[in-house]
Amino acid sequence: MRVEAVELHRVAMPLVRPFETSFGRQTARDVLLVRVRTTVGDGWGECVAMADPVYSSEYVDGCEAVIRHYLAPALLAAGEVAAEGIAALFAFVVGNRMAKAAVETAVLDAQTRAAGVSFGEYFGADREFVDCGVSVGIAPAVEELLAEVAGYVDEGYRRIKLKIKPGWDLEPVRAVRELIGDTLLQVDANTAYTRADIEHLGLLDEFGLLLIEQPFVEEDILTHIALAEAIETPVCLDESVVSAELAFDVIGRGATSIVNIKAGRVGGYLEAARIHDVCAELGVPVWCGGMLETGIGRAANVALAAMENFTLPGDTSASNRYFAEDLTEPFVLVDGRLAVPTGPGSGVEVRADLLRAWASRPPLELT
Ligand SMILES: CC(=O)N[C@@H](Cc1ccc2ccccc2c1)C(=O)O
Ligand SMILES: [Mg+2]
Repeated sequence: MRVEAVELHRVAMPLVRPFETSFGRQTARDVLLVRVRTTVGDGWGECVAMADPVYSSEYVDGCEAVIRHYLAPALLAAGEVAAEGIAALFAFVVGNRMAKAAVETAVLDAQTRAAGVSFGEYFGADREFVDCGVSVGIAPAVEELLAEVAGYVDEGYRRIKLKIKPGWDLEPVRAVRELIGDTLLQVDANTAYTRADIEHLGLLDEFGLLLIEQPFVEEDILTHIALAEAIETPVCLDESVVSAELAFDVIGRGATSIVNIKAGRVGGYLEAARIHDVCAELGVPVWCGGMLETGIGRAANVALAAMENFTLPGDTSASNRYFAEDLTEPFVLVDGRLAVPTGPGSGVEVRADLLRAWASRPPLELT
């Protein structure tokens, strides 16, 4: 197929409640969506980058610039393309994986829709429903945290993940563990700790956590190795794992024994599937991370999370965890699970009325 146009859409979506992490407090998503118009039909991809470069070095305005000035021109000039060749086509651009992922996903969506193949079929899903966990932000006080967690447990979430940072860790984790009994529980520090905190983090061992996610900065593999050797709780990496190559490296060096896979962080769903395969080979369980995606990205994540080695509940929460109304039909939690879409491509349709109503500026059409 040939790509005849690339459209960049920006949508402002308020969050149903503030989401606070060690790197800041979010109250809305500034979402960049990519639509490719091809000779076989349209396809959509969602860019997971945040408004500011505080989770990783990418941010939404930067991603839009990279797509506009580098990726879209390369795609439009390429003639015949296939999703499997997009990573190579974009290799001349270093990094910028979230920008690349959004465009590759749009091409994959157009290609699989035209072929009548769902993402789940394309990835080799082995189930029709995926177990869902939920990520809970830092709260003003433990009481508010417990009320939010109780609500998620009532909704049926199969795993609770708490954001932690220095000064907000042992006390909230202890309180939540007491509240939820033996419901699965894990924590995510988003790089907020340092080597000096290793002994302190060892105190989390008493709470029987599934894992501790990315306690140190992305590049500091040695300290993750030191922590893994010092504590019982398994170490899980998120920000550090940006490719299958790196997954292989950090696992081999003992820095992580569980991996959070996010297609946007690693350059797309094809690389995400390769990381799944590397981890399966090495006997390392994986789970699907989240970047507060709309239903467009959520649909693709749920299909990815249905691959065999995704054996832990992911952050593929229901649409209403983040949005009062979603850009697609909402993903609704049933018995702690989300259904894997079965339609061609991502299996979801973008609601054109809301796309127009929530647009923060007119779409940019590149031809
Ligand atoms: C569900 C979850 O915890 N996600 C990220 C952190 C995160 C937090 C806030 C975000 C706001 C806008 C876009 C992406 C974001 C990602 C994580 O696992 O580390
Ligand atoms: Mg994380």
